[in-house]
Amino acid sequence: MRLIIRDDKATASQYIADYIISRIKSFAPTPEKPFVLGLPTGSSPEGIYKNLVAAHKNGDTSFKNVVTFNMDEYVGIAREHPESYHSFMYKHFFSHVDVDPANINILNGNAPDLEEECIAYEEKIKRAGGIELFLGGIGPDGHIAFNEPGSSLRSRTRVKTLAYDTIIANSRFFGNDLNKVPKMALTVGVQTVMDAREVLIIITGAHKALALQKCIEGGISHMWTLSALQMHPHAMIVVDEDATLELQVKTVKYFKSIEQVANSQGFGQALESPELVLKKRDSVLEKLDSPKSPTASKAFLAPPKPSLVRQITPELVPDSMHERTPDTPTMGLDGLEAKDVPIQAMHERVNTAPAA
Ligand SMILES: N[C@@H]1[C@@H](O)[C@H](O)[C@@H](COP(=O)(O)O)O[C@@H]1O
Repeated sequence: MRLIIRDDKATASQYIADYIISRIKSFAPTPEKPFVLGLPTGSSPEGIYKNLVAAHKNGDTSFKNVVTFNMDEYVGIAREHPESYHSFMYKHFFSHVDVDPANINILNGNAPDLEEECIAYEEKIKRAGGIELFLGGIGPDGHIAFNEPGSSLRSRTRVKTLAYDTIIANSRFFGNDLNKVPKMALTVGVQTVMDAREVLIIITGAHKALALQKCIEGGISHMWTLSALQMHPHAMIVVDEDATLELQVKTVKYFKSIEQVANSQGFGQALESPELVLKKRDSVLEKLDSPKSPTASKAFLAPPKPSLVRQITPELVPDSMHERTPDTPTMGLDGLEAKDVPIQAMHERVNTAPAA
C-alpha cells in the first residue's frame, strides 16, 4: 500500500486528479476497451472532480471512453433530490465532461426490487470487464462506500442500514435534520472495491485521523472496513497533513521517505500500474504456454542457475537483515514482512550451490 501525504486537501485532490488522468491516458481507452472507473460522492472528492473537469475543459483529458460505476446511493429519496448521489454526480462531474450517459452506472435506490438491483449491479461491473480504478473516500468510522463497521470484508453490492454515526455525519447535507437523512442505502461491498485492479482513497481532515490510523497501523478488521485495503496489491491512500495526526511520527516519515526514494529513481507517480503488471503477466504466460518456445518454459521452471544464486552472498545481505529472527516483524511494502524473506533459506542455497 502507498500512503501519499500532501500539505492540504487542495494539493491532495490535485495529486489524485493528475493520477487518474495519467492512468486513463496510459490505458488509452477505446469504445471496445473502455477504462472502467469507480467513483464516490461526499465532500472529500469534490476537489478531485473540480480538477478533472478543469483538465477536461483545457482539452487535457477525455472521458468519452470511460465507463463509470458509483459506489452507493441512498434508498428512498428521489433521483432529482439535491442530496441524492445521482444529483451530486451530475452537479460535480458528469454534466461538465464528455462522458457518454450510457456509460454512467449508479445504483437505483428506488428500484422496485432493491436486492435484484444490487445483484444486477455486480453483474454489470463484471460484464464491463471489472473496475480498473476505484476512487473512494471514507467516513470518520473508516467505512468505505456505505460498508459500515461490522460489514463483511467479503461483502458485495447490497442494501445496508446506515450506522447512527453516519446518519449524524450526513445530516449536514440535510439541514442538520436527522429525520431527513435516509436510513438505508445501496452500496457496493468491500469485496467489490477489493476486486478493482487498483484502489485510490482520499482522506482529509483531523476528524478522519483515527480512521486512517486504524486502517494503516492497525490490523485488518471489519470494524474499520477500509483496513481491508491492506490486502490489495495496488492500493494508494492520499491524505492531507491533518489526517495524519494519529499516525506515529515514524509511520509518516516512513511513507514520506518511500515517496522520495521513488521520485529520486524517476518513478514519479506511477510505480507499476496494474495494467502494466497484467500485461507482463500475459506475456510471461504466453512464453510458458508457447509450444514453440519450450526453452522459455524450461527457463521459468528450472531452478536458478548456480551462477545467479552465487550472486546473493551472505556479505551482500545487509546487517540489519542478519539480525532479524524469522519472527521479527518489520514494516514493509505491500504487506511483505521481514519474516517473509527466507534469508536462512537463501544462505543455505548459497552454501550448498555447486561451483559454476
Ligand atoms: N457513502 C459515503 C461515502 O462513500 C463517503 O466516503 C463518506 C464520506 O463523506 P465526506 O467525504 O463528505 O466526509 O460519506 C458517505 O458515507
